Formats: sequence, C-alpha cells, structure tokens
Amino acid sequence: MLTEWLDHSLEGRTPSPAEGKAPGGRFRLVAPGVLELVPDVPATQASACVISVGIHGNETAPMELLGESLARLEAGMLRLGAPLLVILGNPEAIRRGERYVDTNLNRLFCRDLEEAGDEPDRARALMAALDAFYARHPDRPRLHYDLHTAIRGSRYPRFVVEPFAESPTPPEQWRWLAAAGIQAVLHQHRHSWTFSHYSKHYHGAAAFTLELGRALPFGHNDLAPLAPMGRLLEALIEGREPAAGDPGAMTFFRAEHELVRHSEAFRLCFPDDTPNFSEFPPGTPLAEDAVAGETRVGETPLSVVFPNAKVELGARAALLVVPSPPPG
Ligand SMILES: O=C(O)CCC(=O)N[C@@H](CCC(=O)O)C(=O)O
Ligand SMILES: [Zn+2]
Repeated sequence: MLTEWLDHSLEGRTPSPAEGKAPGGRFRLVAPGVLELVPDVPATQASACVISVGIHGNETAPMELLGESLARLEAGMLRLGAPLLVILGNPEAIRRGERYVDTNLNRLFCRDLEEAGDEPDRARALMAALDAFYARHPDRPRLHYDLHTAIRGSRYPRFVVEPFAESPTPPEQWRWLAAAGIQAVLHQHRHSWTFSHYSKHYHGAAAFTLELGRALPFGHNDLAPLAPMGRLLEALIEGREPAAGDPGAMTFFRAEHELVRHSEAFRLCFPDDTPNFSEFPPGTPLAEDAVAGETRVGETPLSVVFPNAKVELGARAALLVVPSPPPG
C-alpha cells in the first residue's frame, strides 16, 4: 500500500484503502499526496518528522529515494518508530515532468498568501496539513527535510540550504547531515517563503532544503551516492539516533545578496551551465537588467548558487554567497 500510494497519488487516484496497518504502526491519507504514519510505540527521543519530495515536479531522485524507504518499511525491513508526515508536493507538475505548472510552489509558503490558482491552493493545503501534524505532537522536536535536486551541476553535488529564522539549528543536525554525505551548507540571509522556511519560521522545526544532485527524469537517477542519505531517512522513520559524522567535512557558506529578475531583458553574464558555487573575482560582471542595471562582484569574491535567468519576473535569479565559519 505504501509504495502504491506514490503511484496512485501521481495518477490522481485516491489510494485505497485510505488507512491501514504498517509495520510498527498505521498509516492514513490526510490529503491527496499527503500520508501520515503513526507509530504504535514512538521512540522516546523520536522527532515529529516531515519528509517532502516533488515540490518541484521534475526533481525525481528524492521521490525514488523515499519510494525505496517506504518499500522497505512495507516489506517489514523497517519498523515505524516516529510520527511521520510524507508529502508529495506538486502532483500535477510531477505528472507533467515540469518544475511547476503556473508558478513556483516553493515561493508560496507564507500565511499571508492571498493569490488564487492551483499552486497557491496546494501551498495552502500543505501548510494546513503541516500545522495540524505538528499540533498533534506538541512535545516532540520538530524536523522537516524538503528534498530537491538542482538544475545545474555543482562543486558540491549534495548540499543543504538552511532557511533564515530566529530559531537556531540544533547542533546534532550538522553531525547527521555530514554522515549522510552532505558536502556543503548554505545559510540563508533573509526570509525566503520556501517550504522548509515555513517549518522553521512558524514551527521552530529543524528544517532544510536538501539538494541531492541534479534533476533528471525518472529512471535516470544514480541513487548510489544517496545511500547515506537513505540511511538517515530510515533512522528518522524508525525513531533511531542517526549516524553522526564530522561537520568539519562540510563547507559552510552564507548568502550575501540575491539577484532578482526585474525585467524581460534580464540576463546573466556567464554561461547557463555554470556549476553551483562557482566563484567570481572582484569586478566580474554577473547580470544585466533593464530595471536594476548591471550587477558586478564588489571587493570580495562571490560564488553563485541556483543561477536561472528564466525565472518569473520579481523572482530570485541567483544567490550570491561567501564562505562562512562553521556554526558553534
Ligand atoms: O537548481 C536550481 O536552480 C533550483 C533548485 C531548487 O529548486 N532549489 C530550491 C532552493 C530553495 C531554498 O532556497 O531553500 C528552490 O529554488 O526552490
Ligand atoms: Zn527544487
């Protein structure tokens, strides 16, 4: 049933049955593409965990990775030990194999959202599901891993974005992420209204956007480099303490500026396939925009992450980042 849930949700069918037993607990469908797993006996230290995939419809490796873990749970190779909310973010975009249908879902997770449309409606449904889930577990640590893949290659193929928020990230997260093969951490410098930011900002969750390689169609992903990440997800599902690695093995960055596309004529001054975290020396022209003019690197070298000249008007076209000391 758990593995069929992914397929049925993508086919737009309501999985049947909508609730039932799973090894160590039970499952229930909360909303289309939203599955709650409730352990019979949650481990004392277990977090209330949200794992989301497919917020962007063309980012398939996380769906395959999560599908493998759900299959192992269903087969009895894992035992549920933590309250878990599993989310398939944008089913219609996944069906089309596109990043989004009308607008980027991962910019809409704000309680003041007023826009109408399918993606705004989906954001409201996901925010409501997440609010209700965390409210059912008021005394547990909260965690949200929002799994993505990136459009371009990267000097660090596996990295996380730590959303900006008041609540500090618990230090064990750095050890878990290091053991899971994460190579770099990017600390956001301002509110970004992404799904992981929602959990951190409104619920104080330890929350990250995880970039797990490049976006490729279903069936073209090499999941081998993601095996340590799969082990982290499975430890969380079972309510076990995840393996700890050395955070010193990861490279830390913080965002310094954001390039925004203000006009149709916006263009980046470097090739489209420039890998994430490529560094540009002082004085390098980075972007030209009919409204904002030219952006150049100032006195400090800057590295570029998520460059994309074709974003919607008013949206982020790149993050400009600098190295930063490891936390703590
Ligand atoms: O590769 C790209 O340009 C985009 C990959 C992606 O979807 N990244 C997320 C990052 C979210 C964050 O800033 O936390 C996004 O753009 O939504
Ligand atoms: Zn994405």
